[in-house]
Formats: sequence, C-alpha cells, structure tokens
Amino acid sequence: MSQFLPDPVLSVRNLRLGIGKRYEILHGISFDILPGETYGLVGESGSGKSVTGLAIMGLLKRPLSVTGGTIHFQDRDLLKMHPRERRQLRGDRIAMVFQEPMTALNPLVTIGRQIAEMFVIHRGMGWPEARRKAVEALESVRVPAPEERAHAYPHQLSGGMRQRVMIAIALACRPDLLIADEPTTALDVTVQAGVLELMAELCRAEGTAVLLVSHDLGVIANMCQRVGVMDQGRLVEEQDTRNIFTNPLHPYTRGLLAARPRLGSRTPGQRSRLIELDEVVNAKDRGRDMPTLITPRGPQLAPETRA
Ligand SMILES: Nc1ncnc2c1ncn2[C@@H]1O[C@H](COP(=O)(O)OP(=O)(O)OP(=O)(O)O)[C@@H](O)[C@H]1O
Repeated sequence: MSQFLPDPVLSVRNLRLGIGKRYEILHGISFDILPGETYGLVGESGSGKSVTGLAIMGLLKRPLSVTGGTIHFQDRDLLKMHPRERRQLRGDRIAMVFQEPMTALNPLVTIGRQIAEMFVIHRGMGWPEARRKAVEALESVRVPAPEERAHAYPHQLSGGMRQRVMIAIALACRPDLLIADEPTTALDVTVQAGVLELMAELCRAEGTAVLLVSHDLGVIANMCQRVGVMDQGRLVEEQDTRNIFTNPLHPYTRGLLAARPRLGSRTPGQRSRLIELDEVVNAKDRGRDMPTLITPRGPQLAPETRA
C-alpha cells in the first residue's frame, strides 16, 4: 500500500472458490478494504458477490470451498486460522448482516436474549449486565420501547425492525469489519432508506469498515466510497464510486449502468421515493448531501451487454 494510505483491514488476494477442483465459481479475485471505508461489491445475480462475503466470514457450505488465494484480516490469514480462532473472530471483530433476518435470527429466542448472547459469548459478561447492554443496543438502532421489545420474538416484529435487530447483533461488539449482504433487499422500498442510513451512521461513528454486497447501483452510489464490479466470478472493474458512474471503464459496467431502471418505468408510488442516479452523482460532485436513492431488485443484463 502507498505510504499515504492506512493498512487495509481486509485484503483479499487471488481468491478462488469452487465445487471440488473441477467447477470454479470465483476465478481469482483481489480487493482491499481500508479502515472505516465502505466498499461495494455490485454485479448481477450469480456473479459471486454472496459467496465472496461468506468465504470471508468462513461460512461457506459444502459443496463450496476455497480452492486458492488468501484472505488477510488485519494481517492475519483467515484461511490459515484454527477454526476455533475463526469462530471467536466471527461476531466479534468481523460481523455479518444477511438479507433475510428471519433465517438468521432464532425464532424461539427473544431478541433481547439473542443480542445479550453476543456480550456473554464475546465479552464474558454475566446475563444481567448483558441484558442491560442488549436494551442499549436496541435503543441505538432506534427500536421504539426497547425494554419491552427485548422480550419480543422475531416473528412479532416487522421486517424493518427485525433488520434493525440484526444490525444491533452485528454491531454489538463493535466489529472492525461488517459484511452486509443485500441488507435491505427484502424490505419495503419505504423502509430501506431508513435502515441503510442507520447502518451507515452507526458504522461511521465507530469507524467500522463495511463490505456492502448489492445488486443495486443506487444503494452503492449512496453508501460506498469505492466499488468493485463482479461478473461471472471475476472482479472486472474497481473504482471510486463517483468515477464508476461517470466514467465506467469495463463494457460490463457500462451495460449494468445502461440497464438500471429509470424513473419513467416505475409506479407513481415508487417514483415519489426515488431519485435518479445522475442526481446522486451530481450531488456528490457539488459536495452537498446526497439525496436518498433506493431502487427495487436490479435488472438482469441481456447477454449482448456483456463484455
Ligand atoms: N451452495 C451452492 N452450491 C453450488 N453452487 C452455488 C452454491 N451457492 C452459490 N453457488 C453458485 O455460485 C455462484 C455465485 O453465487 P452467489 O450467490 O455468490 O451470487 P450473487 O452474485 O450473490 O447473486 P445473488 O445476488 O442472486 O445472491 C452462482 O453460480 C451460484 O449458482
């Protein structure tokens, strides 16, 4: 790294994933994330964004496995770590927010207890103190009446509230890296912006680096300083976010931008919530606060738009 840049919190080099040796899914991708930076991974469905996040977390499931490359987290090679050490790191220094909180939360355990568990497991607190911290954590993600809500089960909350709980769990131990995989895709468009803004605000306050996986260029434009574009298991372009929208270099990126949904194609209800990407980029250029832009699930590229 240059002498002007801090050491990356995460450094992925030539990462390969496959099903056995025969079928390769990631063909050697490399990227760094700096402390406090939000780095976006964008690409159409099946391009390999989620498996990249899962590989970093050490949560790949068979038949998928890492077949080559390195993943360094604060100078430690995650792939060479003992599984026990890696488990300790997970939830503590590296945390993840998934797309669908219902699959990540335990339906049989109150949300207060699920948050408190983080403090018990990773901070060695007793339950009474951990419960108090859990209520504070609910307060920090702006869940109303946190004392009462701590006794609720996941199914008793709305989708937006459940995602806030997921964020509270993920950020409980103030991780250095948060992996957020389509954190708002399952939510109503009206709820998405609030949850994203909250996540950004909390991460900014703690200096947490974020790997944001999204198919949604609007979300990437709003949230990320740099972006990597994935296509069929390859990172085909990496740029500062503003440049990727004003000067996309790779034909695939140009296709992705050209295929983004336009305002004219939306329903009137959605239109009132949406602002064109160009407006976001222009706002960035003028150095004023960015308008909020959220788009529904992204387009699939037609084969002719590929490189
Ligand atoms: N458990 C699995 N077994 C076999 N192949 C898998 C498995 N999980 C993912 N894949 C394959 O890996 C590739 C990348 O999938 P991945 O889920 O990372 O894509 P993505 O870019 O995150 O897409 P999406 O936005 O739809 O989640 C796809 O070809 C997918 O079919």
